[in-house]
Amino acid sequence: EEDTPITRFQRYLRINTAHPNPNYTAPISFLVDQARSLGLTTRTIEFVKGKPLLILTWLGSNPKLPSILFNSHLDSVPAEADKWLHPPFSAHRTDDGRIYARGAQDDKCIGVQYLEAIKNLKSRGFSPLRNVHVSYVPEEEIGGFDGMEMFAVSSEFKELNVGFTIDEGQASRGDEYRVFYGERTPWSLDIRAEGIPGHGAKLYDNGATENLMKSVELIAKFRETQFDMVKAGKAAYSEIISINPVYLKAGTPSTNGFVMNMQPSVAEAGYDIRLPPMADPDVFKKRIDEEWAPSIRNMSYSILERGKLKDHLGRLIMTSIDDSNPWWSIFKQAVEATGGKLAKPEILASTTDARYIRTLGVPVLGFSPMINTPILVHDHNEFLKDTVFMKGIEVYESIINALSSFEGGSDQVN
Ligand code: MET
Ligand SMILES: [Zn+2]
Ligand SMILES: [Zn+2]
Repeated sequence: EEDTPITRFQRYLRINTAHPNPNYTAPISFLVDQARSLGLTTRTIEFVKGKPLLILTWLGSNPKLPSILFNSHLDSVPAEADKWLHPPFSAHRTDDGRIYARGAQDDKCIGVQYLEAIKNLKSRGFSPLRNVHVSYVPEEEIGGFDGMEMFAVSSEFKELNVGFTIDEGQASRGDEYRVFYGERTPWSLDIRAEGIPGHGAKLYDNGATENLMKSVELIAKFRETQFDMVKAGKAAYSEIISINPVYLKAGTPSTNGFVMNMQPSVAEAGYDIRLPPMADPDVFKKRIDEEWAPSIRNMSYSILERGKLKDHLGRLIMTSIDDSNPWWSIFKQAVEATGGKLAKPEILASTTDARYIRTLGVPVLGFSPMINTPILVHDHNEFLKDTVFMKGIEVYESIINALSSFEGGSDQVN
């Protein structure tokens, strides 16, 4: 097989890094090989055993200046292979240039594009003023607790002296690149109702499922009011609180098609909640406490938010996108220099590892250069067109060049 940016992308995509058993050693050894051939220094750190992360460094001529970090994650969500046109780890390329693979958009494209851009800059004789770091982290798709969260609070991260970071973004259906200056914080809510068990034929108050269902209905109503605001055009999708049931459990399954004649004493539901930076977490928490899981209805709940190391239930920081942030205008001009246009900056509806870095006070933009591309993150038949992938390399060349050459802004030290 020939060795081109596209075939290197395909090789990276063919490594199965999907949960629940992501292979982390193979992608790291692939990336280390690439990085060494470019003369970058490589460092692997295992904060948690079996969950390594990789940091590549291109030394700048003034390594004292705050550095630029380009991040991507190694892992992917699973794929239902039988629902795909081409196997999800085949990286099959169609005649019209679509490369099908889990991770093609989220986010192995950027992981390879960073390296290809550095390769091209090097071959043109460019050398950076600031240090350029490229990180590849595990576990993003399951919260980043054993990956970026541990990295962000580590002495190793502090030593990198990161002044600005680019992390993943999302595809754009139109011809303007999307860029994200903030994101929603994920809360994982489990509610649990307890009640008296009883004969299936008996009518009584305060059963576990009855208590749970009251909450399920209230939550569904709240979900509807939030969704209505989007449908009415009053808020962007990522500016409202989303709450979706992702888990339900109660009772004993039917036997031989006949339901068990026993009312259960415990019933549970799990919700995926995404809270935008403009929502008040305390008000929302009160709602859960008083309306959705009140102890007077024999209910209890747990909320897992952000991670193991950070304070719970806080508000996420947004990166400023005005003149107070010099990185913003450098980034914007660098994209425009490639003939690209940026759409109005957005809050990301989902969640990335960027939140851990923003929490440190380091500005982060979420950006994946994919225009005229359907948004297929976590979907069947995820693909990226070869031409879009190749154009992305050029865009990163411009971005890396501009950001790493920035002389001012030493007050940006975190
Ligand atoms: C829940 S932490 C983030 C995991 C994943 N990136 C998502 O948005 O769902
Ligand atoms: Zn991602
Ligand atoms: Zn994802």
